[in-house]
Amino acid sequence: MNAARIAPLRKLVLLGTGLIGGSFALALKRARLVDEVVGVGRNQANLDRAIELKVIDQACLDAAQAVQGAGLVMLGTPVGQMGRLMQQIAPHLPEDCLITDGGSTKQDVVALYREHLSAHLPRCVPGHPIAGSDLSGASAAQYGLYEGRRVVLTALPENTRESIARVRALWEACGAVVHEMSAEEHDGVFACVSHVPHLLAFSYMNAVLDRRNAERCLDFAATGFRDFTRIAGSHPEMWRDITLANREAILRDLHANRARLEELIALVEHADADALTAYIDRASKARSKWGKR
Ligand SMILES: NC(=O)C1=CN([C@@H]2O[C@H](COP(=O)(O)OP(=O)(O)OC[C@H]3O[C@@H](n4cnc5c(N)ncnc54)[C@H](O)[C@@H]3O)[C@@H](O)[C@H]2O)C=CC1
Ligand SMILES: O=C(O)C(=O)Cc1ccc(O)cc1
Repeated sequence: MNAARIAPLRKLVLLGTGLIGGSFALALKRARLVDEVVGVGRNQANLDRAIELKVIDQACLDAAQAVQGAGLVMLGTPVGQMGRLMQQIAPHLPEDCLITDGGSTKQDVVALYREHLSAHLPRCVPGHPIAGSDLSGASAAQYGLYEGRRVVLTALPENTRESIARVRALWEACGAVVHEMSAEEHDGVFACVSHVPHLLAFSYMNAVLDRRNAERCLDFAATGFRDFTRIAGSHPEMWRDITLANREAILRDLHANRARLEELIALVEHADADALTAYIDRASKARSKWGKR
């Protein structure tokens, strides 16, 4: 299915009108694949801004009311909010409505679909766009966010082929490249390349703040520090929820990282130049190679 062949959605409902949902809506509007976008939120000022920026056409504080007549519901809140929203909309969802989400963790969200939307499972297609930033809210939404970026779908065995094809086609119309994997594999991979790096950035930033001369250090910090800690500026609620949702995989990787850090401390303590070179060289070569991909 390509954009030219997908029927436009009569009504897209964003449960959570922020960076991820808002950018999805903007891209679908640009592709002329949606007639009306209704944004649900818990913060009127953010919804007002979303209307002003033409991210949404209508705002609504009541999820149950908003989903009436919807063709697609996109959950774009922190993952810790998704269960209660699913519960609220379940009795009001049109029978043919597709449901998807942009949550950064997938096993927990799959469990929530099963718990709250069991009657709708054929049309609940979990997703995760691998694109975003440390910015949040409707004013961070942008048309091209998903252009050339990956989206992972962790389809359910209950999904109809048509539902998967339709969600895939909508993401492709946003310019994304869609991959499918199991929710379990997804959570292991993203603990490694997203969740733990964010937590290490938070941790390092806190360690800097613990210093008596923190301000002085920050005054002299350069681009290496900027690159390394950019993601420490990310949204606290979102990252708390991701951490709690993917605790097991994250803990495994944090422990592995502690072992690596202890190894590094020992190399520094012993002033072991050859081993230090090998330690740095391995990482440096791998990072350079990855950067060229
Ligand atoms: N920020 C990023 O780079 C990425 C985020 N994600 C995931 O996408 C989801 C959304 O993240 P963002 O768009 O970045 O967050 P955001 O903070 O920009 O937007 C979330 C919106 O949901 C609203 N909200 C929260 N609880 C709500 C509730 N109970 N009812 C209605 N609205 C509610 C918030 O007020 C906010 O406007 C999260 O699950 C996150 O893990 C996925 C990929 C990238
Ligand atoms: O800010 C960045 O560079 C990110 O890594 C954005 C991001 C955050 C969470 C995700 O689940 C996916 C992408």
